[in-house]
Amino acid sequence: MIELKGLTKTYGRGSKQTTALADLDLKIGKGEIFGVIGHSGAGKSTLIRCINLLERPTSGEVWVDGVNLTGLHKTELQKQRRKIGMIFQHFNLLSSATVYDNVAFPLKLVNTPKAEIDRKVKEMLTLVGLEHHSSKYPAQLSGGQKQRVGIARALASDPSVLLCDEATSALDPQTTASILKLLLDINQKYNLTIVLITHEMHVIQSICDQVAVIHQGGIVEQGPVTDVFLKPQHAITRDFMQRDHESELLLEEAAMAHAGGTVQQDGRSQLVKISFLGEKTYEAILSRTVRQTGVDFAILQGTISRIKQIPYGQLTVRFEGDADAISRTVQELKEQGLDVEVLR
Ligand SMILES: Nc1ncnc2c1ncn2[C@@H]1O[C@H](COP(=O)(O)OP(=O)(O)OP(=O)(O)O)[C@@H](O)[C@H]1O
Repeated sequence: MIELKGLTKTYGRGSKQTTALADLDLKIGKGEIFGVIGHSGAGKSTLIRCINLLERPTSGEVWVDGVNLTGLHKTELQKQRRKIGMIFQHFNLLSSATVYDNVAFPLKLVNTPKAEIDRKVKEMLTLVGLEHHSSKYPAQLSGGQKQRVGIARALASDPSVLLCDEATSALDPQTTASILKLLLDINQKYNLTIVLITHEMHVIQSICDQVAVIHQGGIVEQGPVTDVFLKPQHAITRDFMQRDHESELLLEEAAMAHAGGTVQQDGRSQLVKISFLGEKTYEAILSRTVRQTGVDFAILQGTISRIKQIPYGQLTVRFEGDADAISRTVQELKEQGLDVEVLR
C-alpha cells in the first residue's frame, strides 16, 4: 500500500551536501502500524516527510495506494495528499483558532459543505474524547489534548494513511501511553495504515506490528516487531534494546563470579538466554524440562512484558549439571518452541 523505491534525498550542494536518504526501499502493508526507529540524524524525519512529498526526494519513487505520487502534477498531488494525514511532535495547531476550527480547517480548504463539516468535526472530536472542548483555544489545552486535536484534524479528511512524526516525543510517559492507545484504537476501528517515526523503542514495542531500523539514510534491519525485538541482528538495533546497562553489568558479574569460569570449561555450566512468546510465556516449560533432565539453574536476568498485545518473556539463566544433560535441556526447550541462545 506504501512503497518507497530507491528513495534518495540530498540536501545542499558541493562540499556542503548531506545525504539524508540513500537509495532506500521500503514496503508498508495496508492496515499495519509500521514504526521507523533511528538515532538523531539517521533520516527519520526526511523519510516520513517524503511519503507525502512535504519533502521532495532527489530521486526514487513514492507509491501510495497504487499511485506514484512522484509522477503527479500539482492538483492531482493535492488530491492524493488528502488520503495521507499527518501529526507532528509540536502539534502544529493554529493558535488563533478554536479546537473546532482547527479540525474544520482541512475540510474548509476543499469547500466541504458547512453541515458536512459540522458533522465530521463533531464525530472526530468525540473519537478523540474532546467533544466538550470544541470552543477552547490550543493555549488552554494540555500537550496530550493538543495532540488529540492534531489527530482529529488529520483524520477529518478520511485518510487511508496517518503519518506520525515523533508524535509523542513532547509528552510525559502517561500521556504518551494514552495517545498510543488512541492510535491503536483508530488503527483497529478504521483499518488505517499508520507510519510512525521515533527514537524510542518502547513506542515501537507498545503499538507497532512491523519495525524498520534506519541508520545513515538506509534501512539496516526490518521485520515483525516480535522478531526484531527478541532477536535483534544489527548493532544499531541492539543498541536500542540495551534498555538497562546496569542489568547487563550485573549479568556479567554473576557469570564471572561463578567459580572463576573453571566450571564452564568442563561443560558443567552454561549461560543461556531463553525467549518465550505468546501463551508459552505462562507455561511451566522450563521447570518441567529441568525436572526431567536433572539440571539446576540460576536466574541471572529476566523480563516479562508485552510486544503490542502479545506477552513475552526473556530469561538469562545459568544451567549447572552434567554436560550431556545441559545440552539435552537446551534441545528440549527448543523442541517445546522456546528460543534458546547459548551465550557461553
Ligand atoms: N533542511 C535541511 N538542510 C540540510 N540538511 C538537512 C536538512 N534536513 C535534514 N538535514 C540533514 O539530513 C540528515 C537527516 O536528517 P533528519 O532530520 O531526516 O534525521 P532524523 O533521524 O529525523 O533526526 P532527528 O531525530 O534529530 O530529528 C541529517 O544529517 C540532517 O542534518
